[in-house]
Amino acid sequence: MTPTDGSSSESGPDVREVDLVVLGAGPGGEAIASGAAAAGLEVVVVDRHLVGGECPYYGCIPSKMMVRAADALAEAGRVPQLAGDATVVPSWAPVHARIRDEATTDWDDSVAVDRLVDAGATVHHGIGRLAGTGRVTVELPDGSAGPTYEARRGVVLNVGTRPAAPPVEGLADTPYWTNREAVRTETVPGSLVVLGGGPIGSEMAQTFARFGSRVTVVQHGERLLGGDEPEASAVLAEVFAHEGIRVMTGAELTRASYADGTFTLTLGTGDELTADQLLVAAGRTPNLDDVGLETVGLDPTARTVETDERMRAGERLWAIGDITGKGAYTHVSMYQSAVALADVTGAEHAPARYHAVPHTTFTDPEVGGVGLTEQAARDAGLRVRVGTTPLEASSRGFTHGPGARGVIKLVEDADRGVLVGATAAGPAGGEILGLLALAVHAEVPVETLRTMIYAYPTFHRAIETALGELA
Ligand SMILES: Cc1cc2nc3c(=O)[nH]c(=O)nc-3n(C[C@H](O)[C@H](O)[C@H](O)COP(=O)(O)OP(=O)(O)OC[C@H]3O[C@@H](n4cnc5c(N)ncnc54)[C@H](O)[C@@H]3O)c2cc1C
Ligand SMILES: NC(=O)c1ccc[n+]([C@@H]2O[C@H](COP(=O)([O-])OP(=O)(O)OC[C@H]3O[C@@H](n4cnc5c(N)ncnc54)[C@H](O)[C@@H]3O)[C@@H](O)[C@H]2O)c1
Repeated sequence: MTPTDGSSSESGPDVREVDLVVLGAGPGGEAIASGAAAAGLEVVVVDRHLVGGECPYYGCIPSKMMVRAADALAEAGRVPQLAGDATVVPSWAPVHARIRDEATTDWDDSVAVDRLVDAGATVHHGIGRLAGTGRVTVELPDGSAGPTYEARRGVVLNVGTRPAAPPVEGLADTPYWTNREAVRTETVPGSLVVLGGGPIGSEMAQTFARFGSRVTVVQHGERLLGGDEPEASAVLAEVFAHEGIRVMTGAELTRASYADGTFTLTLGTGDELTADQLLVAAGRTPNLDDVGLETVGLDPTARTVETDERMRAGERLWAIGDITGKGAYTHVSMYQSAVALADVTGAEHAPARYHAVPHTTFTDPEVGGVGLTEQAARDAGLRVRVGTTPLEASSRGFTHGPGARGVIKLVEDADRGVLVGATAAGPAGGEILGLLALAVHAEVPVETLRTMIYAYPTFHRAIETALGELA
């Protein structure tokens, strides 16, 4: 099928039959669309914004370019302790240029669209909505009705999330940033308040602080990275304090206003903060409220769409990505995409399992985690043993010197003798995590992990020490 912008004709709605409609094209949606088209199916993709979704344009990729630059500055700052003198004058210009030119082609998805078209798919920019089983309507960018599709095999829902706007008085009237504005900025604010100390807030707070911004994190919860192990949060809080980032925990923003280039932010305690910019990173809202879920018997007010182990969410309906609530990560979206593609095309595939979902927050130290935290394992009723060791106490940590803070924590199901969760916080924590993710995924017996030889002096060798601490 050739690309088309389609429209209703005067003789009535333009209804077209195809094999598969991918509604929302995040990373997983893009992948399943090209996979299904390569398998010979007639595929239509509908995306209201940029094909590829949040990750390449506003999420993972631009934010990791920012982190990379900030880490380079931090490493330069460690030279005096390690290797003499280094003078660095931070400049945001190369960061912005890499994001604009290399990562996002100035927030233009033509390359992604062309890739899909070359694979044989039809792509619409527009709002897609379910209109009953296997049926999708398209509203074109100018507000006119596009074609309606009847999908013989069905519909893949991959509509993702948008930044949540917390109900703070006055906030909507201020020019606050979300991740979308933060990755597009051409300048670094002199001072920045970050609302939210989750992965987005933590990565961005440290990045802008390393580029010279005076940063305050206002965090509702009791600690940074509340979904991770408390030991990892503690390490990060120490590093943030050392780098001059103020972290206010248990703090609630109640009022926001903006005048003459300054944000004034009132906290529940009555305390007032002022800053040049406010970045709201307080979670995500699923794009499920305007996608016609009610037409297929699903709840449009739900935060997630329930799926089975084949990613089926209903009759001729699959759901993948953040909306499934199995981990808002690109790798989960891609994993689910492969499972759903196999189901759509009738190929063999192992059913989806989530016992070993890994994640890494790319702060410095990186915080990697897989499977259950100690608390989650206890809440699940497991008999738990944990082993913990500081990374800087390892031989590699000692030789590394500045910037070696970190922790390895292992969570064992003592009855089965396997790891059900693990954390690797430290330099390259996300890379150390690889070994642990394999152990949790493959349920490698702890006794087998103890017989392994761990290269000396690597960071991952600290896993052996943590195994020795399991108690
Ligand atoms: C700042 C930031 C950093 C991140 N860093 C990482 C990271 O390092 N590693 C990682 O694994 N994950 C990271 N993530 C998360 C990652 O971006 C998401 O998990 C990933 O994009 C997968 O999301 P998704 O496929 O569910 O949908 P999304 O990427 O949100 O894509 C959904 C698509 O659906 C479209 N859409 C929505 N509604 C409609 C509709 N009605 N009709 C048509 N189209 C519609 C949207 O325009 C969008 O293109 C980060 C996220 C953010 C915000
Ligand atoms: N490296 C990565 O893999 C990566 C990076 C960024 C984002 N992500 C994904 O994107 C998701 C969204 O990230 P996020 O950081 O926005 O969400 P989050 O839900 O993980 O964290 C939001 C934080 O904001 C706090 N918060 C919420 N409302 C608040 C308020 N009114 N005042 C103060 N604090 C408030 C919460 O306590 C929480 O700690 C993550 O869960 C993750 O799955 C992944």
